[in-house]
Order: sequence, then structure tokens, then C-alpha cells
Amino acid sequence: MPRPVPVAGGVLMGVWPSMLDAVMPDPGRRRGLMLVMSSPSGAGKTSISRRVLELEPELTLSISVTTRPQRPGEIDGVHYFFIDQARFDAMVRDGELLEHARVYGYCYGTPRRAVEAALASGRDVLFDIDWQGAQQLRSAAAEDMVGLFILPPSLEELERRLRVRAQDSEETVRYRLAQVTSDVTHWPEYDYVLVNKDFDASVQAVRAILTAERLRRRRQPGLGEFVEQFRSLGG
Ligand SMILES: Nc1ncnc2c1ncn2[C@@H]1O[C@H](COP(=O)(O)OP(=O)(O)OP(=O)(O)O)[C@@H](O)[C@H]1O
Ligand SMILES: Nc1nc2c(ncn2[C@@H]2O[C@H](COP(=O)(O)O)[C@@H](O)[C@H]2O)c(=O)[nH]1
Repeated sequence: MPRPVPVAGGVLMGVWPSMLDAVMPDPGRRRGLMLVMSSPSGAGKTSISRRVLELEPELTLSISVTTRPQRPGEIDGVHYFFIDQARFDAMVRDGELLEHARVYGYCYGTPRRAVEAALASGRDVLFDIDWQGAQQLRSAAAEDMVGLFILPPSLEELERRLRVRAQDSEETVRYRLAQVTSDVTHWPEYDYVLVNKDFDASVQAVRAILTAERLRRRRQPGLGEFVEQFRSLGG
């Protein structure tokens, strides 16, 4: 039966305990997928991811390491692991990162162990990473990866969002805006593209992608055995 689920700002009614339990023969045997979201800075992927994570209990966020300074309100170990350059270099050297890149002047990377453990235990993992990281994940694990590129409605709106966020210096905002033209050229490398005009519609679109990708035939290992039971009726 649907049950109420507490989310930030209230209670959401009518969510199934596990939607996958309701529509898959054997959800427990599934390997997790990697939902990789990229966009120009400020298009909204972090906001969308946070909301989707609240609504999708079977989704885990990959928490990146970064050398970027912590912003007001960011929590170490929740939004990022904030580390220094020496530690970052050591993680690269020791193969602890699944992918890594220099983005807008700082180093970012995905810790390998947490992601591999989540996927192996059947949990889906959400990544908020740039196009360089997405390319590396695609090369390493194409079968597991689903790529989603998020576009802003316009350049003016993107600039407005970066300024309204008010978490970066004017210099940083200008630097990130200067990268937009080259950032957007990467949209054809992704499986899905959405324009984040209406926030709630974007969240629902991401959830729809997740549902469809979870139901892909190759992601349901128990399907063959399940269908086998219907053969006995044929005589
Ligand atoms: N659909 C939307 N309509 C209006 N504002 C939005 C929408 N989506 C996100 N925003 C706002 O835009 C700002 C930038 O969003 P967010 O930080 O999620 O972008 P981002 O793509 O993760 O950026 P970055 O790559 O720099 O981390 C935030 O203030 C957020 O609240
Ligand atoms: N390749 C990677 N890119 C990452 C990772 N974590 C975040 N990012 C991307 O960096 C920019 C800037 O993020 P911000 O938090 O400083 O605004 C943005 O495009 C992120 O998606 C990572 O682990 N690898």
C-alpha cells in the first residue's frame, strides 16, 4: 500500500514503500545503475539531485572529494569531502578515485570504494559531476551508466541563477559563465537531455528516467526464470 513519506518541508503522500518491489519479479538481485548528471554551472543539477534523493529512497549520492573551498551551508562529508591538494594527489596516485578532473580551477573526484560497494549491493548511485568525469565513467562502466545533461532555459536565466545562489565571488561567477559555451557542447554525449525550466517538472522527469532505466531488460537478472513459470501452462 502507498504510505506517507517525510520529505523536507512536509510529508509526501502516496509513495510506494518500494516501487521496484511492485513492478519487478526479483528486485533484490539487481545490480545498481549509475545516474550521471552534468550541466553548465548553475543550471540546477545540485538542487534537482537533492530533491530526487529525498524522494527516491533506493538512490544514493556519490559524495565527491574536492579541493574547492567549502561554501557557507555546505557540510563536510555530506555535500563533499573537502580535502587539500596533497591528499587529492595521493588519492589519484593510489587509484582511490573512479574518475577525477580539474573543474573551474579546482580538483574534483569520485571515491571508488563507496560507489563500487553500492552498485554491488543493488543500490543506484547518483553523480553530480562534470562532462570530463562523465566521459571517464562511460569508458570504465558503459553498461552501468545512464547520462543526463541539464540545460538552463537561457543564458540570461543561467546568469541570474548563479547570482541568486550568491555563494560564489563575482570573479568565480564570471569564470563559470565564461565556460558555458564550451560546457554545452557536450550534450550529445548523454543519453538524456532536459531543459530545467520548471523545477518540479525537472524532478519528475529525472524520476521517470530512473524508473525506465531500472526496468531495462538487462537490469533484471531474475526475469528469465520468472517468465519460465508460464511455459508449463503451454503443455
Ligand atoms: N528550475 C529552476 N528555476 C529557478 N531556479 C532554479 C531552478 N533550478 C535551480 N534553481 C536555482 O538555481 C541556482 C543554481 O542551482 P544549482 O546550485 O543546483 O546548480 P548546479 O547546476 O548544481 O551548479 P554547479 O555546477 O555550479 O554546482 C540555485 O539557487 C537554485 O535554487
Ligand atoms: N569530474 C567531476 N566533477 C565534479 C565532481 N564533483 C563535482 N563536480 C562538478 O564540478 C562542478 C563545480 O561544482 P561546484 O560544487 O563547485 O559548484 C560541477 O559541474 C560539478 O558537477 C567529481 O567528483 N568529478
